[in-house]
Amino acid sequence: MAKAVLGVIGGSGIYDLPGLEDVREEPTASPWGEPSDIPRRGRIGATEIVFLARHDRGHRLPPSEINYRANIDVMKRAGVTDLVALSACGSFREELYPGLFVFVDQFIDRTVRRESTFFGRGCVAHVAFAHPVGPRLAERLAQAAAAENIGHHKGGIYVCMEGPQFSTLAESRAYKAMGADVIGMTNMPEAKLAREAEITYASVAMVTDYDCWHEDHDAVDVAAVVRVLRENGDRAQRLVARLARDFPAEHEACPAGSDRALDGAIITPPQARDPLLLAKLDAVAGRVLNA
Ligand SMILES: CSC[C@H]1O[C@H](OP(=O)(O)O)[C@H](O)[C@@H]1O
Ligand SMILES: Nc1ncnc2[nH]cnc12
Repeated sequence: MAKAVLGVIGGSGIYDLPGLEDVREEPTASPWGEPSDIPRRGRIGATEIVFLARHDRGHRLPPSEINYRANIDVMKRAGVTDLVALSACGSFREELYPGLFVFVDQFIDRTVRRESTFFGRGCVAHVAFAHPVGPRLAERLAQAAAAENIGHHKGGIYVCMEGPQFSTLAESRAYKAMGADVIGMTNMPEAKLAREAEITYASVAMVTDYDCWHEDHDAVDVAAVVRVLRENGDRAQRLVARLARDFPAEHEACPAGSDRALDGAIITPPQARDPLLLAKLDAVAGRVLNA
């Protein structure tokens, strides 16, 4: 198995990882364009960590303008095997209160204008995605949260909306009726692309608000969201530090097959593949294309 490298994508309110030691910036070119920020490599204990600020350091990028492909590609080039996504979210359940961390295990993709695959004309691939989160990585997160006394909930459905506007009341009620537990704007296509790149993915959905379905709460207000986010930030940092301290040196095989997702997934036969696309796929699909 490969050496484990932990990737961390920081969402709203999380633009650096204060516990990271020996930090160095690693500008990385990607054939998929500009990543959100320069990846920062460091370590916590013996675990190597690569951190990327999803919205850039000054929160310059709205959810729809994040280059998710470049972000995942640079993580892959950095050797990341396991990726933790830190994300703010609204809640559809009374018991999932602001401040709680939800280790979601399912997604509903409601995004409409994002590039959501590395593959396409000249190299077609269909990866399995029934289980989008690495169960072992999610369990390690839950153990780290328990060890740090961080209120958390295991499992949940995250609906990803396009944004940047928050939901209407009708949409909020519809998502709740659909069975969604939390809502955000960024985990899709991030999780899909991580799967295509054979990186094990887990999301920490940090509840900041009750969206707008809840009769006792007003419409979502970004200032209030940011206040809760600041409080969540310290907990997120402790969570990652504990996860890293207890992380295995070697990547653990993913029971959901995320680290072998491309086995048998590429349908286009070698002679029909487009060399230009293959060149762009050198990092994400290198394991199978160079086999
Ligand atoms: C600042 S509230 C809305 C914003 O926050 C979340 O971002 P992230 O997932 O990167 O933490 C949400 O998805 C929206 O993009
Ligand atoms: N209610 C909400 N809807 C979508 N994204 C969010 N991020 C934080 N709160 C949110």
